[in-house]
Amino acid sequence: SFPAEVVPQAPEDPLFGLMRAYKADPSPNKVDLGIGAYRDDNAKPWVLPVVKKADEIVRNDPEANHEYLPIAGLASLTSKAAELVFGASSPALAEKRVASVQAISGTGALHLGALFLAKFYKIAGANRTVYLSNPTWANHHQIFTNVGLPIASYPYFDKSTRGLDFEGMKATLRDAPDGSIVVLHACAHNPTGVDPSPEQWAELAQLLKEKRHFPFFDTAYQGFASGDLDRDASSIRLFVEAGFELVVAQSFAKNFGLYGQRAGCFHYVAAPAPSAAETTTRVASQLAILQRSEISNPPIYGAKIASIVLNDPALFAEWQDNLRTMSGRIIDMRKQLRSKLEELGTPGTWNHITDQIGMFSFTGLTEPQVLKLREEYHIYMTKNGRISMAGLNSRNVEYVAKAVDKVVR
Ligand SMILES: Cc1ncc(COP(=O)(O)O)c(CN[C@](O)(C(=O)O)[C@@H](O)C(=O)O)c1O
Repeated sequence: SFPAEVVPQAPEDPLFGLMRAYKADPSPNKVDLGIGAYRDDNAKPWVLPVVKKADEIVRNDPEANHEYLPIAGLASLTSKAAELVFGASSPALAEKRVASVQAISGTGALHLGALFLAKFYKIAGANRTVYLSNPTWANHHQIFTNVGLPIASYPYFDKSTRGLDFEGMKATLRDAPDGSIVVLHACAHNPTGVDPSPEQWAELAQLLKEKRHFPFFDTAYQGFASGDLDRDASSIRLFVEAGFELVVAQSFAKNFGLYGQRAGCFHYVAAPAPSAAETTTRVASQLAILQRSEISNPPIYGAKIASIVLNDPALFAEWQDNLRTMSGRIIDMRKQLRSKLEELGTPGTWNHITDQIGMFSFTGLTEPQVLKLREEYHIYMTKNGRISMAGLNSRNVEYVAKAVDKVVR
């Protein structure tokens, strides 16, 4: 049997541990600001109205069954997912430079991409170190180390301004060995809520081009950040137009509310070249080998729901409306929390709460303050002071502001 020195007790996952602690808390005024999942103004999960409609269509389809999907997944999903992220008129799509594989949501896409790079990123000039933003989504570290890729970090968050440490980020990426892998959050950075401006993205594209770095985009919040699908994909499209070879992990967990259905896609984009389409075909064939051994083929239900919405113009328009509802409510909560803290005269500045974008606010609260909020006020957030803004609503935002005010004083 496995002795403890061989299989030591692993620490509980911070985020899922927090979720468990929240659920176990009997307090009537507990507040969940932990997991990055949308909640409506009644603190309930929200099944998007358009998802309910698609669900009806699936369930009323007399031909519906539970057969295997192809290894690369549901083609009617992956083709539309590629258009969603790259833009229907993307030259990369026209030149057949994109290989798309349906994945087990964003995490599965990140893993498939990491596995592919671990196996094949050995070309001349490749440096196999994966640069992750500091801070980044907690799971990124283990996803890449699990496949044997070394990781490093680039500065990202400036504590004093609570904004982007752009100079620090550029310096580290400039000093990194040429051809390094760089993981970039396409929009709505997790956990900071801080995104580069379009001008800063342009500078980063130029720097990464000069360094011949390999961009690995993680997009888990498209449409969720600004409410505009195209705007939230603009960083990726900028890099594709700049002629990068790159990969994208695309999650439909948040923007479709399909969290537990594990719907997502992995995309590889070849750099423009006469042989690009042929390269893409070879890459797709190797991705299929990896996918087959990892999951054989992806889950069908969530894929069908997302595909029905993406392929029907009327449903697509309704989905955009649902996205505006979610992003709009989060933006409203940002404004309310900030103004209440300012009304209370809570020490410090709070403009970052409305300057930041997407699901999270990186409050700047210290770990002792976070623990005090949990123990004394039953308010749950990750130790790094990240608040999932969708956990706020018109009933608890005052309570949370007052509690933050108490622990900060
Ligand atoms: C940047 C980023 N990338 C990928 C994912 C993967 O998401 P999925 O595999 O479900 O598509 C998340 C989700 N992160 C969380 O929202 C979060 O609270 O950070 C949470 O769902 C999680 O799993 O941690 C994320 O924040």
